[in-house]
Amino acid sequence: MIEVHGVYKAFEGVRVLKDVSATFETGKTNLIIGQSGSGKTVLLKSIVGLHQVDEGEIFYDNRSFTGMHDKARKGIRKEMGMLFQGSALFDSKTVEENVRFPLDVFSDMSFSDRRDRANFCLQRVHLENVNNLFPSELSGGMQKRVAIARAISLNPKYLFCDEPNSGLDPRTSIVIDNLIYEITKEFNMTTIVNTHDMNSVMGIGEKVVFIAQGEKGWEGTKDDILKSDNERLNDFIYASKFLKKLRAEVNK
Ligand SMILES: Nc1ncnc2c1ncn2[C@@H]1O[C@H](COP(=O)(O)OP(=O)(O)OP(=O)(O)O)[C@@H](O)[C@H]1O
Repeated sequence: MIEVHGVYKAFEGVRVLKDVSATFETGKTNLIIGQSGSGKTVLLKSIVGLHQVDEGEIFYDNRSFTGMHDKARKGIRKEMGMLFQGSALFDSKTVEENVRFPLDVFSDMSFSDRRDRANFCLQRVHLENVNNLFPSELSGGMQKRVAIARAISLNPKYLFCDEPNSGLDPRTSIVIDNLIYEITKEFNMTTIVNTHDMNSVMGIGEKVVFIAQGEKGWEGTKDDILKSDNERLNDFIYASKFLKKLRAEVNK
């Protein structure tokens, strides 16, 4: 479980996060949603330690990440897997080398164990016979699956995904969402996904934290969303006609 308590963050005096508190649960896909510029990425980067918060505390399974010295923080970083926007694969490395990369850098496993682990992760994301291809030879959805395989290569307890569906068509987005959901359950990870894709929210939003202008505007599950009378949340969500219709049907 990851807990965020009263987090504030400003850049050059401009406040971006204001008193954000939220809990992200173990074994669940936790989504951070909100309009463009609301502060989702800054929150995610603060949680993983890429931004230092001005005030507040962040706990990883009751361990205060914000209160730790660098060495202890490094220990927690090894428990994190990250899926960046646009996959961020190394173009000059093969698929297998990309997936093996975190193991090459951070583990003391033998070469054959690293290769076996990379193969296990590739099989887990249903990618076979592509080990020797380069990212440019794969479709966007396949690249994303390679990036997921790389993110889980070190067997992380915490998985962070920043806009995992960016650049993917709706059908492929669902495949990626389902994969993230399945591996979260299978490896009992605390997964946090940053998204403004409403299909993801309604598909895998076991826990949803809505950020509005740097503040937590709402928190609940995908099922609560359709019944919520929170004005800011509804303004954000029902910008989509499809969801407006769905809500009318649910509330009939
Ligand atoms: N390093 C930075 N320095 C200064 N301002 C920043 C920095 N990073 C983010 N901001 C500002 O913080 C605000 C929130 O940005 P953030 O990237 O978190 O939004 P977001 O909700 O993730 O948006 P999007 O969905 O478009 O990615 C924006 O006004 C942005 O300009």
